[in-house]
Amino acid sequence: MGIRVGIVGGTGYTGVELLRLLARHPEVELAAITSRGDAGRPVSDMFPSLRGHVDLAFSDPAQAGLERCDAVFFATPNGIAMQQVPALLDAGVKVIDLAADFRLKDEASWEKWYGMPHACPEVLKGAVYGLPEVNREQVRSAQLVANPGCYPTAVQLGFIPLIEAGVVDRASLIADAKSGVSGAGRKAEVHTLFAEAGDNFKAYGVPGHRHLPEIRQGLAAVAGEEVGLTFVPHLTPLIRGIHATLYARLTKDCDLQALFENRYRGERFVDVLPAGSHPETRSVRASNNCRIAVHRPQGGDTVVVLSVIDNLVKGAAGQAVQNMNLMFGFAESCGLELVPVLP
Ligand SMILES: NC(=O)C1=CN([C@@H]2O[C@H](COP(=O)(O)OP(=O)(O)OC[C@H]3O[C@@H](n4cnc5c(N)ncnc54)[C@H](OP(=O)(O)O)[C@@H]3O)[C@@H](O)[C@H]2O)C=CC1
Ligand SMILES: CC(=O)N[C@@H](CCC(=O)OP(=O)(O)O)C(=O)O
Repeated sequence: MGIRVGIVGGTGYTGVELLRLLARHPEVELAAITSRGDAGRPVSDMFPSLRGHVDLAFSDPAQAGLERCDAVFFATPNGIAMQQVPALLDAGVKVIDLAADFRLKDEASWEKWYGMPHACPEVLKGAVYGLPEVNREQVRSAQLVANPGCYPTAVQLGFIPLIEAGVVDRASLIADAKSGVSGAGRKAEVHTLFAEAGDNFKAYGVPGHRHLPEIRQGLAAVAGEEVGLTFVPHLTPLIRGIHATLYARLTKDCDLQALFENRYRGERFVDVLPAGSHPETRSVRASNNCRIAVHRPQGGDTVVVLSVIDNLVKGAAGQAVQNMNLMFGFAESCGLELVPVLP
């Protein structure tokens, strides 16, 4: 018998990815998986990939008995978890929110970027931003973890060694990032239809994407001062994967390869590739890895960092399980020793 785990939003892409990971987790007993529209339907009926692994049916969120769980994951759209989390915290439940409800520390900023008032601003202060490579010790003792966004995970992991070492101009960072369509979720939206997104490539959110304040907040915490960032996301005809190409102006000469290798030595889920490498999204597909390469083209003063993750794993469900492992004192990689899928 492991810890009792509930998932709110089990019919979405991050929900089914959580199920894939937790079904094989030796310390977890799946207790409740919610859906409003499909309550009563066997999970494996909707997701045949889980036949023989998950034998529960979806339950209605109001009747799921979430307050009797040890841990609850919210894999719901932004603005849902904040309505239910205070009651779960009062009941002693540990919560990991895959949405953005608790990521931004500043209530006014959250309201500006997410376009709704925050339902429990008093809870924001106590939430820990769950990027274990930065906040591991705080995550261990947290009752509420805000799981980072997918782009913010790839971008922050790529910039952090440079920012921490103070070797780049922090006022002029550039992140050019591409995501597969599963990043937009499973709900029907025209721009993610096969005939719209297939054989097509486009930028979006250039005037300001809601991940901009999240990345700036995370990098500023590491830098100890505000950072200047231009962030341009793109939609690519991939199913899974984020590729972030990051640019920064070098202000101090240093061995960039050694800097990255030293920063991530011992980090199970961040792999610094040999000098001259070009990481591919398929090298992390279905795994919790972030693979990074650092370049200094032509020996000039521009550093280029390439960072790839699977948006549904290190960018969402895998990182959420990594955080759960830390919160409950399990081995950090428990249930996450996943070999990427090729081709
Ligand atoms: N996709 C990705 O790569 C990433 C997603 N995220 C974040 O994770 C969260 C989930 O994303 P994703 O799985 O893609 O989204 P989906 O749209 O695929 O799934 C959303 C889920 O939430 C449930 N849901 C919707 N409204 C409510 C509600 N009012 N109450 C309870 N449940 C509700 C839906 O189930 P039902 O309608 O059956 O109740 C569904 O299971 C989002 O906040 C997203 O921003 C974070 C990082 C990466
Ligand atoms: C390709 C695509 O549409 N990606 C989503 C971001 C992924 C995500 O879900 O981010 P949050 O967790 O912060 O909501 C977008 O740009 O809105």
